[in-house]
Amino acid sequence: MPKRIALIAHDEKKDDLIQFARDYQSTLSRFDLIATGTTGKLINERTELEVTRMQSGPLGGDQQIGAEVAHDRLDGIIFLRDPLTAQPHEPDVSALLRVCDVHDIPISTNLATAIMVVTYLEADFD
Ligand SMILES: O=C(CO)COP(=O)(O)O
Repeated sequence: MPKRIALIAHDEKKDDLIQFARDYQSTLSRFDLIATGTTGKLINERTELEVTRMQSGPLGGDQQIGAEVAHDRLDGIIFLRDPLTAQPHEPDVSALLRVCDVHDIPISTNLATAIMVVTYLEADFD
């Protein structure tokens, strides 16, 4: 069964995430992918990858992904956060980071660790 990863990016980081998804397309294609709404739409449109879309982040998408973590249905999250812009749903963002810590699920919040997480999860295939 493929591992499952969530992809999320705040608006200022969406271009970076799309570029990452293109650069690591062959790796990411080995995973089952989910994403928040707008991020998922862009990945579906601009890469060869297929992701299952949740709600947009501000409308509850981060919480939906947090629920996947709580149900032990996610192996990792790439979440390129914008550290320079206040988000209306900041409590949801913090809750997602927290639930990942509770369940010991790797979550990367910048490109450097995004590469580490997907490389690690890929290497861990049995
Ligand atoms: O806001 C987000 C994460 O907190 C991302 O949501 P979208 O992918 O819908 O823009």
